[in-house]
Amino acid sequence: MDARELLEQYTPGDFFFGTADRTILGTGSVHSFTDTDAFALSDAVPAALAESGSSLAVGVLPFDTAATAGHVVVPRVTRIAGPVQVADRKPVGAPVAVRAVPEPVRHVEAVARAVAALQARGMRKVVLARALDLEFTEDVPAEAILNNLVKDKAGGYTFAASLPHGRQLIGATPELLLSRTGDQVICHPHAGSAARSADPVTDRENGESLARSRKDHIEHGVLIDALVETLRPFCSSLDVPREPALVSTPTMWHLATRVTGRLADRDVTALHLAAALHPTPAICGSPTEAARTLVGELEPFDRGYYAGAVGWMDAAGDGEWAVSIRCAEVSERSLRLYAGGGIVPASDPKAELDETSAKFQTLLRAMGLDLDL
Ligand SMILES: C=C(O[C@H]1C=CC=C(C(=O)O)[C@@H]1O)C(=O)O
Repeated sequence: MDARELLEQYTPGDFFFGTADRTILGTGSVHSFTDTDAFALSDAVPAALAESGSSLAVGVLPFDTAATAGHVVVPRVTRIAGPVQVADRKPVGAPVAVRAVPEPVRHVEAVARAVAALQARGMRKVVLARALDLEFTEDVPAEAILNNLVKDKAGGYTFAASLPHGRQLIGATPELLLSRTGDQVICHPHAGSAARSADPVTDRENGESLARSRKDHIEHGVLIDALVETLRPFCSSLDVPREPALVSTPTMWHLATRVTGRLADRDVTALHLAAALHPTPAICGSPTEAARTLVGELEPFDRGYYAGAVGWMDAAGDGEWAVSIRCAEVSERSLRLYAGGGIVPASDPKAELDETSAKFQTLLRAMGLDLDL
């Protein structure tokens, strides 16, 4: 099966997951699980796969797994092909209304309050997000946006997943929460960011200054400490590079560390590991509970499935779960985009606003939009 055909056959309600290795299209559903206990979802999948004879279960975890249900489906038909590429962009109409939630100036204030709270509460990091609501006169063309994310090679993991109540989550994230292949586990946590630039000299400087930035290395270190602490009990060996690498998407530079390990117990599935690792300080903070509380105090919206996880698992327990960032929730004629950034005591509120504006570009480019944020 040609990977491009899978992309062309995607319609809202399907599950699409495109990576450097493979393209997955899941259509229909023979089993569907919705649960606020992510471990229970993981436990339900093997029996459902065995009963249906299907190859994969696919789905999404929300940011707040206790408040919003994770959603895992065994598709009626799952088709898998090699990596997908497309030659042409598809048109996406312009929105009739754009609203920032909160107003940019309020996000700057929230970041300043977050910095003060980190110090007052003895916390190391919190990730604060903001949203953009776009309204259209017709149904949002999810197929076209997905096509354009693939065309742009916008992130390593391009996805579209159906959510409860007929909504879709669409995006392209660079960040792998975890993959499991046999007893090998890979995580690719990202934290520390700078915007790309159309000017090659500025672009290189932006990357180089991120690679040298003390504040960004601290932000990254908090993430690696927490991830390794959670992962270590599951592994007989773990390889953690001492320094992060500078990586990029078409719109962002990041610091990222590729962590690899061997599972001590092969019965631990990919979705179980995803449930254990989520939420990492790439999207929540440290300590986790204090950060989740602070996010609830400072963000004027529910994150839904932004800053959760999206991916698949097979009957052997292998799978791949990406962090659901650089994404939007689509509902009929409206679309909500999200972007967040890690705040540490040394963060500058205005720079954090600019960072979220840069992160919105993944989706905005795919929609052909040049908005003044
Ligand atoms: C939370 C987001 O990005 C995370 C991933 C990479 C770099 C990040 C940062 O530098 O703040 C964030 O931790 C987002 O894109 O909404």
